[in-house]
Amino acid sequence: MDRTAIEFQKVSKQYPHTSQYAVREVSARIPEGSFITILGTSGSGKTTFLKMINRIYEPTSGDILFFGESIKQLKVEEYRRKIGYVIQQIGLFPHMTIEENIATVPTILNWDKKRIARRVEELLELVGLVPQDYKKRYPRQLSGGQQQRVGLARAMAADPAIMLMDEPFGAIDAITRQTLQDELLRIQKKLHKTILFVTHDIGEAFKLGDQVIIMHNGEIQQFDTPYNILLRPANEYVARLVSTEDTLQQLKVVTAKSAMTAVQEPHHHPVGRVRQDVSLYAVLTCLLESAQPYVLVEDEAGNVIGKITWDELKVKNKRQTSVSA
Ligand SMILES: Nc1ncnc2c1ncn2[C@@H]1O[C@H](COP(=O)(O)OP(=O)(O)OP(=O)(O)O)[C@@H](O)[C@H]1O
Repeated sequence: MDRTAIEFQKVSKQYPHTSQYAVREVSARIPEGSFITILGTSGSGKTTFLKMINRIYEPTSGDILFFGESIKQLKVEEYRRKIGYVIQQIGLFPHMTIEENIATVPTILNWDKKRIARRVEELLELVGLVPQDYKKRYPRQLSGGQQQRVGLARAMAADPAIMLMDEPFGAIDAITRQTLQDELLRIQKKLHKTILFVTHDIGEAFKLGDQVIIMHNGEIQQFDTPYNILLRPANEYVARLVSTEDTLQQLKVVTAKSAMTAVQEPHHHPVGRVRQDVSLYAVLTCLLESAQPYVLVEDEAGNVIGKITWDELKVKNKRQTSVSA
């Protein structure tokens, strides 16, 4: 059974001198190790939702639990060190080298120098920067994309229990952004962090999230897998939001894992097979090539974990026709 990393219990936030709630009566359970994206238009309450987790803002009512404990009971500074925080503006310290930036939290935690040096090298490698080339440089000597990688490394330095990411790739060009998304998925696969990632980009939300929270007017409209959001939108708002993306684009960002039905089949089946992390676009290609009614989905080790039928892809397209009609 999954442990719950973060739980929102009827959390509302109303800023002083405002008549509207920024977040209203939100309840949600974030399982440990999950990658959750939070999608919504500007002003829908995404950032407020995130900032209440690390206590930059306090809820007006309701409670937030961190592994079962109310965050109000925890010492703020100690608690924040268990949370990695990455934002769009990066926030690297300009007068400190890359190495010093990444070492910020371990230094506060009094790690010994050798351990810090090892950790900095390990993290730079993890985020795809050659340590010897980068650690003595200053942030201004790096490109925006490289700075964002350092921001990610710094947030992960003391191995936080959860990572909060607020539009971290928002200011980065489309191509670098895709590379960073792929890197983040690779890192997540390796480290199984609990990640909450705010974005207003549907493609990014669907590509990265195991589950997506759709927010509107401070309320959660739907909290579900990308596939279910496309297939079974909870209400008219979600249906309209997802119908703005064209079908092909959607097939490219939804993973096989999110769409499959779990099964265990013998290995010798004469049908096509796909890895769980490929897109539905690849599934479609495989179905067409094999001319079979379904494909099997396998994990990294090659074990069959699910299947996807033609009908599942067809139902999806029918719904889109009715939404756009
Ligand atoms: N410090 C603040 N004081 C007063 N109102 C605020 C404050 N921060 C946010 N708000 C209001 O709360 C609502 C939700 O804002 P929030 O920043 O959480 O939305 P968002 O979905 O993250 O938007 P964006 O994508 O534009 O960042 C908005 O109406 C905003 O004007």
